[in-house]
Amino acid sequence: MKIYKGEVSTLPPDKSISHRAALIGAIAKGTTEISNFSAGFDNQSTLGVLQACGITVRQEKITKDNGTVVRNVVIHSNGLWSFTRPQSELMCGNSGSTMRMFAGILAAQPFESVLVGDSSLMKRPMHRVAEPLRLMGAEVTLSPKNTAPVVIKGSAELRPLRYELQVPSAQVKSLVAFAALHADGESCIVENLCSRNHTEVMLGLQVKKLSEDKKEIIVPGRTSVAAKPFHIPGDPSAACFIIALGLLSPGSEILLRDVCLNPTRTGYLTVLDEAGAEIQLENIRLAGGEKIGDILVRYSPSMNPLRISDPALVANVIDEIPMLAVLSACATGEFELHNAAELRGKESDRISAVVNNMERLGFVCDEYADGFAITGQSNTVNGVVPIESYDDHRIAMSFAIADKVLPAELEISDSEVIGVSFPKFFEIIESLEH
Ligand SMILES: O=C(O)C1=C[C@@H](OP(=O)(O)O)[C@@H](O)[C@H](O)C1
Ligand SMILES: C=C(OP(=O)(O)O)C(=O)O
Repeated sequence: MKIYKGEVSTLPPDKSISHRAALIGAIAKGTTEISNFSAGFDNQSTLGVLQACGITVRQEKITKDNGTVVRNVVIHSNGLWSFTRPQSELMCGNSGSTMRMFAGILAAQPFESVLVGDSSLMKRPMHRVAEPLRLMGAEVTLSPKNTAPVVIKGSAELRPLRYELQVPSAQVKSLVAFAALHADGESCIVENLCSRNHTEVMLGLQVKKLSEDKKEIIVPGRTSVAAKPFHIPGDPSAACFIIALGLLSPGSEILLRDVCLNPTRTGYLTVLDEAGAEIQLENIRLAGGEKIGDILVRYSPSMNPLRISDPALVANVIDEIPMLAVLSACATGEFELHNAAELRGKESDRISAVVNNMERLGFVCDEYADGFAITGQSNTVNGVVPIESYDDHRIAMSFAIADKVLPAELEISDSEVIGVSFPKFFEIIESLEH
């Protein structure tokens, strides 16, 4: 087994913040400069859809002194209602965030638009998008299975609303906020379980905390958004894969620089810390309203199995669950998850995707409607094991890490899908190999 040592200062820029910076740039009056924008396919889909809606977007690649290439994006807009009628269907690729968050802005435009995606995105739940937008006065049509194409006949006269989120989804919260910014009066979004809060932070929305988890987010209607610069920090959800590699590989020590440490994203660090992982946060600071810092991770041979069932925690770690499951099983043979039915509506059904692949590797799994348990390994599998990525970047990356630490050689199908969120995944791992 290899040792992984060194520093990573080129994590992908955060996917969630990149999407939002681009969308906010498109509704803000003036010029929005975004430094360190993500090259991931999903974020590039967002820029493509903006251009198809008539927004001026310029993207530049800058080579830094140390040879690393970063992308800066400049967006010009006249503020709310700057979108123009698209000439064709809007292709969102693999990106649920793109489809759902654009729906909020398109609902306020006085024309019809159609959002489509790749075969995975066309299967994902979209009723959650249609419901609040219909309540505000937009006409939204879905397929009979409540999936895309999402056909939106927007209205420039959207009504404000008080909307209680039915699922803890930051995408739905954001699309309602984007639509509500165009509405004729103040709206209120009620969230019972906290999801990532970048939209609130980046738009400077007022948030009233009603209890530990419950919050009201106030969105003023028809208020001009001022253009401001954004710098995108490293993606904690991408960092999770490199952290898992460091925790599982004897002798390893990795320092990840400039990672977003927003507490609505870092539940997985707390869970790992409680399980005995050696992880230290350093150089913590605030930048652009977001907490950022460096993460130092060391090989941790005596971790306890991870058990995740608190719905508030599930919402916080939703994108890290495939990696946490594989990490826990590789370290201890065990893992347990409940209250996570949302995982079935991601780029793949992430519950059955993890279970099916873990079973191929000889692990004993129990699958439930809202989770699964891994209870041990019946036999140590050697040789080549075919692993199905289900065209899902997080499944492909989770098992690519397992490939580095298990005795078997894992052959992962369609691993190029990793480019959705982490184009330099293999390059970074190679740079750490000793
Ligand atoms: O708002 C966002 O940036 C995201 C929200 C989450 O989705 P849901 O809103 O469907 O929970 C997450 O899974 C996705 O990767 C990114
Ligand atoms: C669920 C994800 O993204 P999206 O919903 O934007 O496709 C993800 O990146 O894990």
